[in-house]
Amino acid sequence: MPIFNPVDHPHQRYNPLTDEWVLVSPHRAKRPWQGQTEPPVHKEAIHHDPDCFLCAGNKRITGDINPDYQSTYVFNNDFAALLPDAPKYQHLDDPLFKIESVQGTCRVICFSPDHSKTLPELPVSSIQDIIKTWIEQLNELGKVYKWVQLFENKGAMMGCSNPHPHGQIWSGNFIPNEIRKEDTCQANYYKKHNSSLLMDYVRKELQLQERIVVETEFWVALVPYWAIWPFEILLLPKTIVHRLNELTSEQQADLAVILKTLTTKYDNLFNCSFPYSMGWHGAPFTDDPKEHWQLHAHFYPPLLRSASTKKFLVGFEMLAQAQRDITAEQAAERLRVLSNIHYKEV
Ligand SMILES: O=C1CCN([C@@H]2O[C@H](COP(=O)(O)O)[C@@H](O)[C@H]2O)C(=O)N1
Ligand SMILES: [Zn+2]
Repeated sequence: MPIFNPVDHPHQRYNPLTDEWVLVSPHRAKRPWQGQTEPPVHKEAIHHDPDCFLCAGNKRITGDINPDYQSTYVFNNDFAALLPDAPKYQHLDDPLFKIESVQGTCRVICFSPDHSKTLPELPVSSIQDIIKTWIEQLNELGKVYKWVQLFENKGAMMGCSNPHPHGQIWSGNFIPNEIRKEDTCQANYYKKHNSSLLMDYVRKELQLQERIVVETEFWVALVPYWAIWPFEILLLPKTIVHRLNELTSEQQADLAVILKTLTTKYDNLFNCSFPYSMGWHGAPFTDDPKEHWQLHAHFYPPLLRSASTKKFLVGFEMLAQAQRDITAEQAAERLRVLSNIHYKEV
C-alpha cells in the first residue's frame, strides 16, 4: 500500500471559516494539465453604448437619467431584492414554519463610465475610486443595517445582465447564512486560541508559501487550503482589520494594486475575461464584539480548464459535499506564474 500524499490520493480538507469539509480527488487531475487558452478575442471596444442602462448620461429602464459621471456612480437598484419600507412581520413560534419580514436597500455601483472595460483593464486610480465608493457605501448603509454585502458578478456566465463594469450592494436588517457561519467559527476560534483565525491562517500561509498567488506590502491573495472552486481566491490583509472602512489610505492604495494584479492573472489564465462572483466579508454592524472578525474578500470563479469549461456544483456536491480535482496548490501555481500584464496589452 503506497504512503498517502495529497498530490495523488483522495482526501478531504476542513474549512475552519464555515466548519465544512471539501473532498479533493487529485488523482483525477493527472491528465496533462494544459489549460486550453482561447485565441484572444479582440472585439472592438465600445466605450459608450447608447442602449446601456448603466452608461453615463443614458436613461435607465425607469426613465431615470444617469448623470454624466466621470468615475464611479451609485444608484438604488430599480429591481431591488430588498426594500427599505417593507411591512414588518415575525412568526417564530412554530419551529417548522419560521418566518420573518426583512428590510434592506440594494444598490448598483458603476465602476467606470467606460462601457468596454472590466476591473483588470481599469487603471489603478480607477480601482482606488471603486474602493473609496465601497467604503462610503459601507459607512452610510452600516449606520442603517446589520449587514452590507459588497459584491461583483463578473461575466455573462455569472448571470450578469449587463457587460458594463459594475458591482452591487445588498444591505439588510438580518445576518445572512454565510456571515453567521463565519461569525460563529471566528468567534469560537478566538475564544479557544485568543487570536484571530484568519490572522493565524495568513501568517502560516506566508511561511508555507504553497498557495500564495499575489503578495503586496499590505495584502495577500491565495488559493485557500480548503478551496472549492478550481481557482477560488481568498484576499486578506496582513494585519488585523475588522471592516473595509478601517483601512488606512496606504492599505487602500495597495488594495487597488493587488486587485488589478489578481484580476489580470485571472484573465491571463485562459486569455478571456475571467468570470467570477466576488465579495467582501467583515464584522457585521451589530453591537456584538468584533475583535474575532478579520476582513477578507472571496473570489468564486466557475471556470475549470478553459474559457468555456465550467465546474458544476451538482450531484454529490449538492447532496453530500463539495468536491474538486486539481488541488489548491496546483491552482495557485497556475495563477502565480502568469504575467501581471493583461493579455490585451501584449
Ligand atoms: O435600468 C436598470 C437596469 C438594470 N438595473 C439593475 O442593474 C443590475 C445589473 O447587475 P447584474 O447584471 O449583475 O444583475 C441588476 O441587478 C438590475 O436590477 C437597474 O437597477 N436599472
Ligand atoms: Zn455601459
